[in-house]
Parts: sequence; C-alpha cells; structure tokens
Amino acid sequence: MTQPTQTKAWKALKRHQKTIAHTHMRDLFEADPQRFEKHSITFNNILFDFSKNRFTDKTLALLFNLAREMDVPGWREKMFTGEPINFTENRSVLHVALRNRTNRPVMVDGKNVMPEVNAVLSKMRKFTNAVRSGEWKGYSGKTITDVVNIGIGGSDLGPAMVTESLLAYHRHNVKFHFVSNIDSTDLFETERHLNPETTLFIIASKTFTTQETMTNARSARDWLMKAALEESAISQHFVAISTNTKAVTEFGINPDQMFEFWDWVGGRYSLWSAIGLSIALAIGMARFEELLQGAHEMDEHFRSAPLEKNLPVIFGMLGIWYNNFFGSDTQACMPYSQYLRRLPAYLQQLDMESNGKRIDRDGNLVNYPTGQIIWGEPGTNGQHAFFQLIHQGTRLIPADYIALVESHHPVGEHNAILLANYFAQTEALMRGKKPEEAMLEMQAEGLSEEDIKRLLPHKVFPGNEPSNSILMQTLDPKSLGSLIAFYEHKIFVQGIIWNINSFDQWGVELGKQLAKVIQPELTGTSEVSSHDTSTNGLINSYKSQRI
Ligand SMILES: O=P(O)(O)OC[C@H]1O[C@H](O)[C@H](O)[C@@H](O)[C@@H]1O
Repeated sequence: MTQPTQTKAWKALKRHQKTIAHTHMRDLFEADPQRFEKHSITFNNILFDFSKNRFTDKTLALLFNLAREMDVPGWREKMFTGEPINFTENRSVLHVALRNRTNRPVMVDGKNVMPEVNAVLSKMRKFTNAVRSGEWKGYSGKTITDVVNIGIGGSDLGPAMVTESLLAYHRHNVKFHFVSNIDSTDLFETERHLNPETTLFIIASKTFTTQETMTNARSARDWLMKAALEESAISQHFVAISTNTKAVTEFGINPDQMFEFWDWVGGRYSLWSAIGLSIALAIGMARFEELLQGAHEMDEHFRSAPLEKNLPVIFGMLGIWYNNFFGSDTQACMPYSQYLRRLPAYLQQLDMESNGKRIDRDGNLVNYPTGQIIWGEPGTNGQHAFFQLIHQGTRLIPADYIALVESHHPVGEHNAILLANYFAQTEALMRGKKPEEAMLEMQAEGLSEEDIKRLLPHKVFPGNEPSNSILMQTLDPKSLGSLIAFYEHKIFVQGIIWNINSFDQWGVELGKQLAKVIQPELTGTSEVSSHDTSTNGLINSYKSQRI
C-alpha cells in the first residue's frame, strides 16, 4: 500500500511548506478580498469558514493531490459499501448504515442490514413512547422520573454529549444521568438523589463485559433490590443495549428488553445505534430521527461532493497540513456554547482512539506523526484560562471555534457578548498585533519612551494562528447530527492519509490486562514484589495506608 511520505504530493508539500512558512495570513487576506467567499462553505444551516488558515491555492491543490494519491475516494467507497476495512478485527465500518435514511440496501457478508436497523428503530420508538407517555411503570406502579445510562467510552460519551447538547428539546418531566466511572462515588452521587421506584437503568455496553460498566450495573441492581425485594422488578427498571445477547440474559435482563446493535458499529461511532436510547428517551424518537437525518445528509455530502468542496476532506487535509508539515501536535475545539460543553471530551475519544496508531496498514512502524491530541473548553471560559498560550506561546495550535447564531435562551446582551468574543478571538489570532500598533497604543496611554521600549516585546502578538470557524444557525438535532458526522468523516480522511486502521483500539488492552493481575494482589496484607520497584512501592504504600 502507498506510504504517504512516498507520494509526489507529500514531497511537493514539504518543499511548498518552506516557501509558505513565513507568509502571514494578514497578507493573504489583504491580497485577496475574496478569500472568505472562496474558502467558506454553507452546509444546510451551518457555515464552515476555513479561510483563516495558512494556505494558498497551491497548498490546497497539493493537499487534494495527496488525498487522491492516498485514494481517499476509493477507501470512502469501501466504507460505504461495507468492505471489512477494520481489517485487524475483520469488520465492516458501517455507522453510516444506522442513519441511512434513504434505506438503500447496505450489504454485510451478502446480507442487507437495513431491515435489522429499522427493526431496532421501531423497537426504540415503542419503548421511548411508553416511557415518555408515562405508560411504562416502575415496580410500585409509578411512572419513570429518572433515567440512568450506565456505560463507558463510546457507550457513555456520545449519548451524554448529545443528551446534554439537546437539553432545550427535553420535556423535563424525566431527568437523565450518566454513570461511567468505576469510582463508586459516581454511582453513589447519582443514586442518592433518586428513588428506585421511579428510576430506569440503561446498561449500555457493546460487549457487555466491560469491567466498569458491569460492576456499576451490578451495584445498581443491588440498590434496586434493596428497595424492591422482588427479582421481578428488574424487568421494569433495567434495559440493555448490546451486541451480546448471552451476557445480557445472564445478567438477568430479558432479551425482549435488549436493544441490539452489531459488531460493524464501532463503540465510538455508536450513538446512532440503540446506544442512543437515552437520547431518544430525552428528545423523543422523531427528534432522534432528525439527528440521524442530519448525519445522513453529511454522509451524502462526504460521499458525493468533489474533494475541493468536501467539508470533511478539506478540514481533514488542513489538519494533516499542520500535523505533518508544521509539526503541530494538537487540535483544539472551542465550542462557544454551554450546551456543547462536552463536545471536546467526546471528540477526544472519537479522534484519539481512532487515529492514535503507530503501525500502518502494512504492519510497519510509521515514520510520521499520526493522531492529533484533541482538547478544548467552552468559550469564553477558555479565554480567561489558557488562550494566553495560543496567542503568545511558542506552539502552533490550530483550533475549531464553534458558535450558534441563535441562543435557545436569549437574555439581554449575553449572546451579543458571547459572539463578539467568538469573532474577536479568531480575528486576533489571525491578525495579531504588530510592534508599530502596540507602540501607538502605549503612546496613546501616555507611557514614557523608556517604558514603551521595555514593554514593547511583551505587547506584540505574532498572529498567523490558524482557526476554523463553524457558525451554526441553531443547535437543533439535525444540525448536531451533521456536525458530529462531519467530525467522524474528517477523522476517517486523516486515517486514510496516515495509512492506518482508524477502527480498532488494541492500545487500551494492556492496562486492562495488568489491572486484572493487580486486583487480587490488593487483598490481604502481604507485600507485593512481582512488579517494577515503582509499581510495587505504590501498591504496598496503598496496602499499608488503607483503612
Ligand atoms: O461498549 P463497551 O463494550 O462497554 O465498551 C466501552 C468502551 O471500552 C473500550 O475499552 C474501548 O476502548 C471503547 O472503544 C469502548 O467504547
């Protein structure tokens, strides 16, 4: 298979980077008054502006050449047609089938999966209607007031992020809680506000073997049993979402109350499946289907738009540009929306678990950086915390800035202030402040010549910091669906360029294996000596200090 660094485009980009490294975006904007028109795309009611990046027309042409040389279009088609591109697990990668609203057949091993997908959606509709209407009762005949999703990783972050992002669409007669941490504090702090008679637990686990989830699920079952006394209560208070019917049944959940999904859905790509049950309970099935529709429309765009107009391709390739040609290690996400507070955490798993790989598709160690470090916080909070480093630090920090035109809860000047800050940050990051501008400001403040000289270097902003602006009309289910699918496909594009498998996650296994060895060693008082001295020392210190 093609090594990215051996392509003509990669070599040309390396040479080209040297010619552009010192070009300031300020000059690019001055030279071309059409830069924004040329380099922004409106998709449904979302404006994607990528003009504030360090590129010329030539850069873009070379990046698209690289995408072609690495056969992004071919791999994209392999994904959409169900080829087992997750080759280390011999699985198709078909989260797109879960939101295939055209219902076109999607084949896995010669079988159309759409009837099964639609059957689970129908089952979800029936169940969510019953809970939301109050028809579904707890063991003592009361209606459900609280839903607790117990899951971790992809079985938590997606549903938790979307449920919170769409809070404005909740009915508010039912509250939603997400328990993921094996630290019993998580379950304790959730349960202590709840009444077992009116609480519904969703046990969300693709494998139904994940230690944290199963331990939390068993403790939740004990908590219910303490109040309900009868085993039969479980069926009114527990449902499962999994690919593993056997383990669900063994846990004591009737398969009728299991919502199925399939091994061709990766955990971090699963919120579109029954794993999204908490979302559907919160906003209703019709709105959940709008979320699917938004994602589907982005899928259609990704599948059919020419590379030059293709949002996930453009943004993916710009990420490659900074990561592989400017040595930038991170990619930040700054949602200027409180509802999108959890988006950076969600994207961390989506991106870093997908592209945090060092072995290429041919089994070789890569000799170029892959997988960006994803981080971020909502604006404007981040501005008052870490933006200093972006403005004046030594590192290049490309970032996505996301904002909404319409607030769901407009109050006075809040939204105008929020958006003014949003626009100002990317402008400041791009333009910076030249020495002559800083000097004029200090002169106007009446500072002495000596002070001006002393302070000047500290008051200069280099600018030329890249940003993408994503401006959404509003945060509704459909737009959110499009936004998430946009990120999924952007990550896909980058994985193809890096020639890696974005769909396995073997790297999470080693820690799990070692924890299984250590757990029995924590019982009793005998000294542990089978590890390195640091690990022995830590374990023995814990054992001697615990009460
Ligand atoms: O849904 P589950 O099978 O419980 O898995 C939950 C999570 O745990 C694993 O360790 C993986 O790293 C994640 O990709 C996955 O989403």
